[in-house]
Amino acid sequence: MAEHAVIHLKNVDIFQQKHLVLSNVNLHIDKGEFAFLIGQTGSGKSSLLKIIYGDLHIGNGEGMVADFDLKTLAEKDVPYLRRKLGIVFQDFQLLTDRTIEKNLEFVLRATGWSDKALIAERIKDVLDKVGLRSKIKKMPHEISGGEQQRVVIARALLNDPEIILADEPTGNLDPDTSEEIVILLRQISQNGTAVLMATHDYHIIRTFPSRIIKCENGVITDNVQLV
Ligand SMILES: Nc1ncnc2c1ncn2[C@@H]1O[C@H](COP(=O)(O)OP(=O)(O)OP(=O)(O)O)[C@@H](O)[C@H]1O
Repeated sequence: MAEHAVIHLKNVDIFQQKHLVLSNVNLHIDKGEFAFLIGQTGSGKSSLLKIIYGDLHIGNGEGMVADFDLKTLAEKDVPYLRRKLGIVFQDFQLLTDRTIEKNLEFVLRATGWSDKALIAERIKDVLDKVGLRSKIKKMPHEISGGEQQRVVIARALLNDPEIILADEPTGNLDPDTSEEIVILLRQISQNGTAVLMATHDYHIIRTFPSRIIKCENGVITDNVQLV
């Protein structure tokens, strides 16, 4: 694997059960890169993300993600791989029964943090990164959808990941708020965390010209140009 690669898949076949979803996937993403992942419903975007976060096993081929070898990854190592990944998925929302601060503290404690002062400091750091320090004591329902998504991004940053995987992070947001979220994700990538963002939003893709990876007809195509 090249020195700065955080995702490196070589000749990987991706299956869901016995169904071959994507074949011969070659994908190389470097530290701090930002890329869009596009493709129609059912084309394999989620399956590709699942391979990267260790939810699907690779059969054929080779895969390295944040220095973890996917081929030999044991079930017990999956949580350690996940700590290197920040996951921003629609079905992974904030806990509604506690404040922003307690949501973030919950994740830190679940991933081994115990020092109160360090926890407090880390929570302030990540909220600063997404511009929401002033909302620390709010409940999720007391902030807007865009702010909630920023908190989800802050949560993804807690363990200083090498990669953010974002699946439709702007799916429920209005166009202006969507742009703000993508601007934030691009800033994060410029600070050294690679970002792979699955989206159907062509307005966003056109507004923020970036590398585009497309799933189509059972294969991925890299560096796609929109016409
Ligand atoms: N758990 C599963 N078992 C069997 N087949 C599955 C499973 N999950 C997905 N598939 C199939 O794998 C293919 C790729 O699905 P995938 O969810 O990766 O697509 P996608 O591009 O992420 O779609 P969407 O944009 O709707 O999220 C589809 O044909 C789907 O039906």
